[in-house]
Amino acid sequence: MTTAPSTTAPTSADAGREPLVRTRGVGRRYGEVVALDDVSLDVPAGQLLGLLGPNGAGKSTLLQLLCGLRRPTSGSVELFGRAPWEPGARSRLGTTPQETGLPPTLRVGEVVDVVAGHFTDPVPAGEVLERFGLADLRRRQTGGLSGGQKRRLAVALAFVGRPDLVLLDEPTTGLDTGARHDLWEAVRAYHRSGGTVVLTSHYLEEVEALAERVVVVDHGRVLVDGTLEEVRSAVPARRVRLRAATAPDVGADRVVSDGDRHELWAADTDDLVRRLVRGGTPFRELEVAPASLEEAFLAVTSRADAAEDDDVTRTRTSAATPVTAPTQERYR
Ligand SMILES: Nc1ncnc2c1ncn2[C@@H]1O[C@H](COP(=O)(O)OP(=O)(O)OP(=O)(O)O)[C@@H](O)[C@H]1O
Repeated sequence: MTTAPSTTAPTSADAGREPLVRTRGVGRRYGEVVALDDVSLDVPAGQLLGLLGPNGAGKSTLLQLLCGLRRPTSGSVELFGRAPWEPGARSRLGTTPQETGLPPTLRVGEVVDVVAGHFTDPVPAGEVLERFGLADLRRRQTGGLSGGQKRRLAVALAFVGRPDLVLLDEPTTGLDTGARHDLWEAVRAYHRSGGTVVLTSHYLEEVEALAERVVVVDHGRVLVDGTLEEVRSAVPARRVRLRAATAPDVGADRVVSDGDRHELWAADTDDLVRRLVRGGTPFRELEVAPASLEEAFLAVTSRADAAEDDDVTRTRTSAATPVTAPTQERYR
């Protein structure tokens, strides 16, 4: 599986104009649990958006609202400019929920045909199966597939109807490294052909590899909404790695040592390196690097937790202060 055939290109005449998804102040409660709280988000055509957040952050709930499986308890949700629970709004949508059940006695090819039967111009079954590395399994009953093969099929089904937008909830969970990379390539190919993607993931490297926009949610609220670079900059410090007999004392903000390996954190690493050289401490294997997405993610979500702990009287509706202001304007 390499590139998506041109037949996968979205047919939407309004691509690039209206957002395909729009939420305004959307909230969803399950009894006392506030799963989503005041989320406003636009997803324009052609964007590949990664939704990140710890367990229970509200990611799946958001996707369920977007595809009309659940209704919001406050605020509004639009899919292609309509209410997502209207069947017509979903004709240009493909989804893979976090958990999918496949009819165990149907063959892989039959499942694809059943899904294709719901669309006027589906991608031919052979093409979909080829793209997701399932061509050899076409005649296998789904009950006999491995967990990873089932997951690949579940994700493939989202693309059968030639959708303009796909919502993928943890698409690569349970896949081995090779299968994960193949699936990334299929998603990238769809995106290159003009498709719009919203995916959730616990794999930060997945979001780093795929997404052009990252939205971090926690406790049902958007904490950061921006490019990968903007999310990384939520951690202002940069890091210098080196090897030396002892950690050099050059006034770093934070030093993490493991044997002769040391990590020195500072806002101005150029200045830190100058001090290091002037200090004359012997060192080797010097590396300067920005914070990784993982470090930014942990910093942002733990800051939100600390904000909650600081104020026990605060209610969920005013929980986490965004670390950077949401930047929907940029994506209109
Ligand atoms: N049907 C439900 N009934 C009650 N509470 C629910 C229901 N669905 C979700 N929740 C709660 O809503 C919150 C958000 O859950 P959600 O599944 O949206 O999070 P998530 O970010 O997708 O988590 P994960 O990464 O673990 O899949 C959690 O506290 C969860 O327990």
